[in-house]
Formats: sequence, structure tokens, C-alpha cells
Amino acid sequence: MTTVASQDFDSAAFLRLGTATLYEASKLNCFLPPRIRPVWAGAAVVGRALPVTTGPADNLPLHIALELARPGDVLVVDGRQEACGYWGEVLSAAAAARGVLGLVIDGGVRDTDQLRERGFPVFSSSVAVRTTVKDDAGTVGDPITLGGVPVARGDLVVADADGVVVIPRLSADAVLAAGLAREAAEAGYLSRIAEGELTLDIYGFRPAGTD
Ligand SMILES: O=C([O-])CC(=O)C(=O)O
Ligand SMILES: [Mg+2]
Repeated sequence: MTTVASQDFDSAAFLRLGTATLYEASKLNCFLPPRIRPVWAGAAVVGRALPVTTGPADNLPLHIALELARPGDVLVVDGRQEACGYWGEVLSAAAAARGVLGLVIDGGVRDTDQLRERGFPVFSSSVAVRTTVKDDAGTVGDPITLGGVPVARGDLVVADADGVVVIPRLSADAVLAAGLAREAAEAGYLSRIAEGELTLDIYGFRPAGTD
């Protein structure tokens, strides 16, 4: 797995736990729409959210975001589900030069072979080459809601093969602790499975009278 991680929290632990365990452990509405998928196999990232909204098929806000971003940020973009090339190799190179760790966008991206070759993690709802306009500055840094999930600047973004979660900044420590506890419990379940036990018994799901 190719991974890019920032430094001001235990990024390795968040990446190891992964989005599914973090989501389940969090008990939060923190999973972005499942249409948002990694554009290359093995992409994964953890960082601080920089929320962005765009006009329809307008990527001017993404250029603006690269000026306002701080190292360790991940752009989280409401691109209105437009299937167009909001982002590609050039913007990935520009982002990496600014210390931006990745892109999550409810919209399209292009140059996906080059994104993989550069190891720049991108998660998008489509891959599309259609061109963009540069008319509307949109918003950069203001809180957004993406697929019903609130995203504020500085929230923790974790993205991997299963999708993307956005954890409120002040909940990150508690979610990490809950995730580690879930990981430990699952390690116990896996040991019992290896010894031949059934999940019906491990989880206590067996209906009365069927053992
Ligand atoms: O041209 C654009 O704005 C998007 C793109 O393909 C790139 O960043 O390489
Ligand atoms: Mg390009």
C-alpha cells in the first residue's frame, strides 16, 4: 500500500485501523458517500480537512485552495457530483509541492495513471476528462456538508480502499481509542475462528435451542 501521512497525530494508527473500523467504533455519521472511491489501487491518506465547494464544473476554487492550504491538509471538495476533470496531474504536482497530502472530491478527476505513478492519493466519485471553467471562486475553508456528513477545517480525514471517513477534530482521540479497542476485540474473534469456533457463538447470535 502506498501511503502518505502527516505528523501531528498518530497517523499510522488511524491508517492501520482503517475506515471501516474507525467508522464502526466512532458511532458517528462520518462516512462519506460510497460513490467516492480511490482512483488507484492502494491509495490511502490521513490528514486535516480543508473543505472546498465549487460551482458546476468549475475548478477555480481548487487553485485557490492550494494557496490557502497548510502542509498536512487533505482537500475535501463538494464538486456537485459533476463528471468533469476538476483535478489531474498538474494540480497533484502543485498540491504535493505545498505539502497537501491528498484529495477527496464528490466530482470527477483525470490523469489517473499519472496520479498513481506520482503516488498522490485521490478519492473521487468519477473519472472524467471533460474540461472545467474557471469562473466562480466557490468557498475554501468554510464548513460544508458532503452527503449529509459535516466537514470542517481541521477535521481528521482518513481514506483507504473502503472509502472515506471525516472525524470531527475534537472526537479524534476518542475515536482512536474506540478503534483500538475494537481492533483488540476482533483479534480475539480471529483467534477463536482459527480454533474452529463459529461467529454465531462468538457473537452470541445463535437463536435459542439451536446449539
Ligand atoms: O487541467 C486541470 O485543471 C486538471 C488537470 O487535468 C490537471 O491538473 O492536470
Ligand atoms: Mg491534466
